Amino acid sequence: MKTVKVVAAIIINNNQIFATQRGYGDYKGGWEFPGGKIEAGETPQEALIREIREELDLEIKVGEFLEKIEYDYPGFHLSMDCFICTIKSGKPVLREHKAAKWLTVETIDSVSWLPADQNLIETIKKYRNNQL
Ligand SMILES: Nc1nc2c([nH]c(=O)n2[C@H]2C[C@H](O)[C@@H](COP(=O)(O)OP(=O)(O)OP(=O)(O)O)O2)c(=O)[nH]1
Repeated sequence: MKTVKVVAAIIINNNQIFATQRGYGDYKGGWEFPGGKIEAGETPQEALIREIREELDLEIKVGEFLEKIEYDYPGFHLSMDCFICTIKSGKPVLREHKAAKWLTVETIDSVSWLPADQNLIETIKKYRNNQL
């Protein structure tokens, strides 16, 4: 099966986590962390900075690597590197997504996450609880 390499940003600001809703494609309406496919020659960090600029018009600082998610979708295998990020400058502008929300650990289960994100959500809860 084909492997798709993706990077995702867990953007944390004021104790809240930024979630976006997909506006197109197979999983339209599902919630995810902004990011996208790594292009040839890019490091995961470079890809993430580029994707967040393109999708949200936002400058981020890529911090700690949190987890690599491996998940089999019907048509492909997803390998997704997830990084904790902070905002350097700007405010998110939704150029591609349908909606966005700032969530807390308490409200993180209130949206319908993409199938591959279920384990990641549990990791984020542990990460946040350890920080408090
Ligand atoms: N950015 C992101 N993608 C995710 C998450 N969870 C998850 O399963 N994915 C999947 C959905 C897509 O198949 C792929 C992300 O790549 P993408 O955003 O470039 O996908 P796309 O299908 O819109 O790509 P394209 O139209 O640009 O080719 O990873 C997540 O939390 N964040």
